[in-house]
Amino acid sequence: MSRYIREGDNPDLTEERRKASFDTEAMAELFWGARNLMRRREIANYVEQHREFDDPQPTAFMTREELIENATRKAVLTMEHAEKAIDITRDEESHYFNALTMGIDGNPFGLHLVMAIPTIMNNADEGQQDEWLPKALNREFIATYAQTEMGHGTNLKKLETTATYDPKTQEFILHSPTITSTKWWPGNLGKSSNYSVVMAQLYSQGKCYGAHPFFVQLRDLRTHKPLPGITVGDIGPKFGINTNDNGFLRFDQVRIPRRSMFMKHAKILPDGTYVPPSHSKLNYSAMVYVRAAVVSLMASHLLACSTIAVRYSCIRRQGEITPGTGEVKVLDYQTQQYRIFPQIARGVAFRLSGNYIIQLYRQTMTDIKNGDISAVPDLHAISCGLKAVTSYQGALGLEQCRMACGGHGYLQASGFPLQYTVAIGACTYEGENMVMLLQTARHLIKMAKAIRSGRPPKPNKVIDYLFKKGPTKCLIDQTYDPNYQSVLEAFEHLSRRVTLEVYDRLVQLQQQGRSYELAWNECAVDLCKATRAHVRTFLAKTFVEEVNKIADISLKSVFQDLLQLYLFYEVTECAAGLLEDGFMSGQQLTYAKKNVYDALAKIRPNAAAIVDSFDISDRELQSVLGRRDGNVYENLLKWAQMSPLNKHDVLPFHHKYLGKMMDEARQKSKL
Ligand SMILES: CC/C=C\C/C=C\C/C=C\C/C=C/C(=O)SCCNC(=O)CCNC(=O)[C@H](O)C(C)(C)COP(=O)(O)OP(=O)(O)OC[C@H]1O[C@@H](n2cnc3c(N)ncnc32)[C@H](O)[C@@H]1OP(=O)(O)O
Ligand SMILES: Cc1cc2nc3c(=O)[nH]c(=O)nc-3n(C[C@H](O)[C@H](O)[C@H](O)COP(=O)(O)OP(=O)(O)OC[C@H]3O[C@@H](n4cnc5c(N)ncnc54)[C@H](O)[C@@H]3O)c2cc1C
Repeated sequence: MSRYIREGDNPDLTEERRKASFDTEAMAELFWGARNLMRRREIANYVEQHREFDDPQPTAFMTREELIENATRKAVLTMEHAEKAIDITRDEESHYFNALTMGIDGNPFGLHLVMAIPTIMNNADEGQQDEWLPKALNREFIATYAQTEMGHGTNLKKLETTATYDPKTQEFILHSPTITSTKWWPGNLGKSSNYSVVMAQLYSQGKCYGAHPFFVQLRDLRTHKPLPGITVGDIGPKFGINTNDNGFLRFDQVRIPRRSMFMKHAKILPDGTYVPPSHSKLNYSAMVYVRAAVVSLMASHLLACSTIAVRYSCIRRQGEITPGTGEVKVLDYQTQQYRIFPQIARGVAFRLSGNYIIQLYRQTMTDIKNGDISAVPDLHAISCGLKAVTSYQGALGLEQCRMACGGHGYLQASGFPLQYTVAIGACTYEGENMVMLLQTARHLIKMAKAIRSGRPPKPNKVIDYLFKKGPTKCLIDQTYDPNYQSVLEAFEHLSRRVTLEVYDRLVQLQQQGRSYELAWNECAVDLCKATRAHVRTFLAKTFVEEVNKIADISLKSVFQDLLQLYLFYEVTECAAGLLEDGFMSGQQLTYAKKNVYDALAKIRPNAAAIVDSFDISDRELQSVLGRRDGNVYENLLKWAQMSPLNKHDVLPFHHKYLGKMMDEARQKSKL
């Protein structure tokens, strides 16, 4: 018996695990890194030994108030146990511990950890950091990030909350002048937080300097009641993430000290003089962080959902492929593989690019601290595009996994509704996806202008290919190409072509008399296509580079199968663009499709072991269908029996309505 194969497991799943061509534990080590994997195991054991982290009942059966109370209880426990369970200086340990103890549907510290603390670290000056950071880390207060208003989320220039400086008292006056200026959406704002980063239009000496961040106390530290002039509450139930008390907030002429303004980049001097920042968007760094983090987050969702779908498809038998030979595991159907395996491949691709972008974020923040802001536009451009593409493809992928599990996939017990409703939030939060695609497109259009004017910018790994002259015809079926150079060149070609074409059209529309902005809007759909093509190229290149680094032959071969699937699946997804200008032929598309089907067949026998190697525990999956032991049916029945509706054989109001109605109908028919 091993970690992966145990007595009492579903025999169909055991059979799958036995036929893997590689060592699952070695694959898990490669995937996570040996040290991280060891720490994951230790942390998971720690949590399993502390039953107080268990939910009293499945969260699907809880009311919203019960959900929030349960999450709050576990959040406090998590903080109490953190120093014993993990090395709190290591982000990956904190994220894993938090995911195990608190799940993914939100917790009172979510925004405190993800946005408020990063804002303090990157936007507070030294004195402010000395005052706020130790208290924030020590949980002496809980803060959130209040930027979006009822009337404006995307267009930050039009935020209405004002912070007017009064030099006489050296205070800012915070005010919400209209209904639409009400802060609306911030996570944990409704009930949990007592402080917030608040974005407000800064006014001094009669002039508006645009949106700036302030650190504001919202509630009394002892009574937790809102402070005078502050109205705050929960915005109500949402599509998902209902464990989070996303909130609203209004200010009625609330005075806060001058030093409440974050002053690392821009400043207000005591007399009201404004000192501008070195780059106007440095105050947006917390948003950039979450956009970068979303890439790995979407990887986690996809890998979790494909784990559920693969395991369930191994134990679910339905129908025969060859008549008379017995019902097959539904994973044997090619259509099932085509639905699920590309999600595994995309999950792996997102994980690899997610690691890259977080490192780029960290490096850029260090550079900014040292006075070098040169990487800020590049980081912004690629993080916006990656966030938009991965959250959208992730959402589609999760839905494929759900549908691949038939009727049971529609149950809350499957775990899909939780994963899906949490994941799709990322298509909207931290910048609506279309808006983010268009931000990346701004960068691409600058590159196109440089190409057309023959003046390439300084070398940059992410966009250099735009300046290269690639092959004029697709070569994907021409040569033995273990590094998939010709597929990458096809993606580069498409990206270069759509970027230059949309640039030329922008120029042409302006020559016809349109303003730049109107021309931009007329080209917006194609601008988004340019970004998608650029992000596809980036994801694919990162995947190829990372697979090339793997030394172990048997593990590398599994990654190569996933890479083959990923690349040729993407070729089929963007085939219209590759065929449009005659770069790729119909025959080459057929070749790409064949490669997809070949890859599905190669992945099939390894699928269960591949998802095992992602090391996602039952506690994280929260899925009866995706249980490690594969014992789905008996546990579905147990799960249903926990439904609060089943506390009574006869519902208390039955006789009041249905019973009475049927009694009366029977009486009438006797008459
Ligand atoms: C571990 C954690 C994992 C996951 C998270 C889990 C849970 C968290 C869940 C939810 C939290 C959600 C939080 C939020 O949603 S907070 C609110 C987020 N709001 C937004 O994202 C608003 C979107 N809008 C914007 O960002 C900007 O307004 C927009 C980019 C659309 C335009 O900006 P603005 O109007 O201010 O500027 P412009 O004048 O148009 O542009 C000038 C120039 O500046 C460039 N720019 C814009 N933003 C940035 C930036 N952040 N960094 C660098 N550069 C930036 C822009 O591209 C222009 O450049 P150029 O083309 O050179 O002129
Ligand atoms: C789950 C969740 C959590 C959130 N958490 C927080 C939080 O903690 N703190 C916080 O401050 N905010 C938070 N938000 C708010 C979130 O950041 C905004 O909702 C988001 O930025 C989108 O802005 P919006 O709602 O104004 O959308 P809108 O801008 O109104 O979007 C509506 C439509 O208009 C389109 N559109 C808008 N502008 C343009 C444009 N320039 N070009 C093309 N199309 C455009 C969009 O693409 C979209 O299709 C959260 C939101 C959600 C859903």
